[in-house]
Amino acid sequence: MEMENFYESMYQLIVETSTNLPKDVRRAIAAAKLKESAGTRSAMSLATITNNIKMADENISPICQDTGLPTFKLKVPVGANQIEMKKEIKRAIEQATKDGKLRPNSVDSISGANSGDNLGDGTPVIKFEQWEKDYIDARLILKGGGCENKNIQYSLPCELDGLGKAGRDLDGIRKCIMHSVYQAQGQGCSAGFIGVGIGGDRTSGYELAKEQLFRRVDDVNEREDLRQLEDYVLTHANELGIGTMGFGGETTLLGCKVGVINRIPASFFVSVAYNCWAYRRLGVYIDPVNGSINEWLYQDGEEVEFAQDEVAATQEQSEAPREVVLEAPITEEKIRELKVGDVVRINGMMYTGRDAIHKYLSDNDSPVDLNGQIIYHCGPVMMKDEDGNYHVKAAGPTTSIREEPYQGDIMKRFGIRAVIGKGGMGPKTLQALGEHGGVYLNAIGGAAQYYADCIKSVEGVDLMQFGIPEAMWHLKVEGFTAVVTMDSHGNSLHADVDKSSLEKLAQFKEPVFN
Ligand SMILES: O=C(O)C[C@H](O)C(=O)O
Ligand code: SF4
Repeated sequence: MEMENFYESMYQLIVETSTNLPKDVRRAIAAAKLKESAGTRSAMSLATITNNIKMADENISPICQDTGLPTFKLKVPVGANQIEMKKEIKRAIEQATKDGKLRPNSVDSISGANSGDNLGDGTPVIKFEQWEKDYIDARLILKGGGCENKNIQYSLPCELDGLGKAGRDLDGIRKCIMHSVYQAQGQGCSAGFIGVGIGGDRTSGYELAKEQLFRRVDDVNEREDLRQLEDYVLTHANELGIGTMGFGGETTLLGCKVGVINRIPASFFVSVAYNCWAYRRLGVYIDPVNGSINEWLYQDGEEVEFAQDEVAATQEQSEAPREVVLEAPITEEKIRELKVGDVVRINGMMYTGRDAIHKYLSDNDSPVDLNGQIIYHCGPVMMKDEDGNYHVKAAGPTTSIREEPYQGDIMKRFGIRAVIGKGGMGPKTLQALGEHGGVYLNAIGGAAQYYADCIKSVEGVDLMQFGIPEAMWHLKVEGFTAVVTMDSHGNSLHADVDKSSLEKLAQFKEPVFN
């Protein structure tokens, strides 16, 4: 095979997957948008999401800053040289990372050292299978960490919150899948897609679940019982009221695909792979002689265009939320005025801090004065120009709950007034917000282009030893929009939605499939 062409094909596959959301996914998002009533938080979030999809396409930049653990699946004719193909895939990954199409995401699991080029033990994942056809089928999925963390595996029989006993039958499986959507809340950037694997062992069950994510959103399961199960889950999971980003709303789930394999008598696993709305997976058919792309998968059908001006339009509704402009340093008084549901527009400085920084700040001094400041849970994609200056290529929020053990103490110790992230935080942080005078602001997960556009300059960086995604970036922003979802008065939209969705989940307790 012409390896230079194969390299080029793989490079294109990576860039397209990171920047151009597949059409089948776009159609699902467009349909969801029609269902949300104008002016609600969910409608506003969906408008930000669709604007972001459009911007990523136009800028040829990552839809979401977390470009995941790149996972390639290739089916190749007998005789194809898999060793050479692997080398070219790795070379393409390295180049795409250099070009700011992928975030350097491969870190040493123990030391946290970032390899800088997405290459390392276990990354990327490349799986080959031989087949009898005379062309190569190459697929790639970029599944981010936030939704990956919401994958869940059930071992039947079990006892489930809200649903009670789940037995070793189709109805027990139904309960597990409904529960999997509930437990994800908004943390995996809902509305999501789920792939479900029934059977196998703990490894092959998850493998099967992830395999389902390569099915088309609009396909129909060949097995009648599984088709019914998929339809049931898709309909009823959307009655849980979790909504976009867990803000409450009509659309919680955009797709459900179920596969089954045999198990051994003692084991009965139901494995669920949760994928965020930024469902980045594409595929190509490649000519095994010249290495070029013959056909793109998932991209057939008409263009799905999203209009640009909808965020503004929804905010003109009569029920539009109160809007407050924030600029650091922020006083305690000003923070205490904010209530859950307020929309804030931030101008001026904010500092990024995610996992490594929170751990660091819990036993070290801060490199900058954080009094009255805003912390942004974000690991951006950055590019350095010839003069050594950094530019933001993608910068959406990360899942905040991981910082729950540290957040409250750090806010109090350094005088931080606001944290921005997504998915919400827990009781410890909520209590600290009340005691100290702080707010939690929810940004729209995955809207990495939208937020990158709000960042006007990179004013500095500290703690670069943690690598690009984990460093503390000093960002100057304009019109950065987020919603107050936890305030200093003990209110948490996340706790409310969790509670109401659990009550709704309990309505699905009675047997359906027997
Ligand atoms: O790592 C990130 O930037 C985000 C992550 O995918 C998350 O959803 O928390
Ligand atoms: S931030 Fe959200 S959209 Fe991005 S990878 Fe994580 S879960 Fe997906």
